[in-house]
Amino acid sequence: MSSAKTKAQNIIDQNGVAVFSKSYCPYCKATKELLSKSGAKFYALELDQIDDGADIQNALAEMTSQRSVPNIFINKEHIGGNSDIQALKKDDLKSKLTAANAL
Ligand SMILES: N[C@@H](CCC(=O)N[C@@H](CS)C(=O)NCC(=O)O)C(=O)O
Repeated sequence: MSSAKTKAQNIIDQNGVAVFSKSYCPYCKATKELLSKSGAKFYALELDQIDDGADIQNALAEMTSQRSVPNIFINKEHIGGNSDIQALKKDDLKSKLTAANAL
């Protein structure tokens, strides 16, 4: 496995909620606001602020067929992007967050 892939996978495995993000991205901001409003603990990695951000984004594209950010995982499950997490019913999001020990 490439080191970027290993790094991405470790972040997914070690965090109940992992958000691969970019600091200037409005969709990422909306996702982080939704999670914060839901009272969830989450780990956000700002790919534009780290040297290997582009490599990690490429690794995520290979792993999930999704290149855009935010790229969201809850309890190691790939949720998708901001539109996907916003589309979850409130109760569904809550049960995923509970199962991930994020609430
Ligand atoms: N439909 C996507 C839109 C996400 C999106 O367009 N993100 C932009 C950044 S704001 C992106 O990933 N652009 C390509 C890039 O940054 O490499 C979602 O809801 O997450």
